[in-house]
Amino acid sequence: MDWTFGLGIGLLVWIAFVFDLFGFVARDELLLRGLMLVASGFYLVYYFFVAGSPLWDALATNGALAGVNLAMIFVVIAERTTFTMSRETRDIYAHFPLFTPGQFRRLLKAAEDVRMRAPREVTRQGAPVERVWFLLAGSAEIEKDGHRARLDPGHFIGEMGFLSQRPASATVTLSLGARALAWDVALLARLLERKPALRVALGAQFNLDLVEKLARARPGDAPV
Ligand SMILES: Nc1ncnc2c1ncn2[C@@H]1O[C@@H]2COP(=O)(O)O[C@H]2[C@H]1O
Repeated sequence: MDWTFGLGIGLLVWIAFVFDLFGFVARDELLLRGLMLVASGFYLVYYFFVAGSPLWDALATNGALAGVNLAMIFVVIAERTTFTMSRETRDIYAHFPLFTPGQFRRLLKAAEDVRMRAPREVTRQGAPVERVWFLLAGSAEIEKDGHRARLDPGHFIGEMGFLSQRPASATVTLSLGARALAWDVALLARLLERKPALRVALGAQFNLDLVEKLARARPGDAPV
C-alpha cells in the first residue's frame, strides 16, 4: 500500500505522538485515556503497514494495552454516570447528592436492604450502635428520655453514634413495612478506611443530614 501522501508513513507516529502529548498533560483521567486510545490506533496502523509484513509482536502488545485502556474507559464512564443503574437504584441515589455514581455504588454494595415485617428497634439509647441505617420508606419513631418524635424517609439513623463513637443518643424503632439500608458499623469503618474519598463524601452526607434534622427543631424543643 502506498502510504507516502508526500509525507511518508512515519507521519502516523507523529500524529500518535501529538495525541500522547496532549494525553500526558491532561488532568482528567477520561480525557487522558481517550487521547492515549486514539494514539494507540495510529500506532497500530503504523505497525501494520510500516514493514513488508505486519509487526505482529508490536501489534499484539500495543493492541492488548489499547484493549485494557478501552475497558478502563468503560469503568470510568460507569463510575461517573448513572447509565447502568436501575430506575430503583437511581431513585435511591437521589438521596445521596454528595456521592459520585461510583462512590454510591460502592456504598450500596456494602449495605443490606431491609424491609420490616414487624416494628424493629434499631438503636437503643445508651447502647452501642451496631448498624447505621438509612430510612428509604415508612417511618421511624425516635424516643429519648421519654420524649417521642417521628422521623421521615431520607434520613440516617445511628450516624451520630458512628461519627462520635458514642452510644446511641435515642431509641429508634422502624415501623412495620418500613424499608431501610443498613451498614454494619465495623464493615463500614473498614470500607471508609480503604476509600478516603468515600469517607469524605459520607461525612459530608452525614453533615447535611444533621443540618436538616437540626433545622427541623425549634429552640426549646424536646431533645428529640
Ligand atoms: N433530634 C433528633 N432528630 C432526628 N434524629 C435524631 C435525633 N436525635 C437522635 N436521632 C437519631 O437517632 C439516632 C440514635 O442513635 P445515634 O445517636 O447514633 O444517632 C441518632 C440519630 O440518627
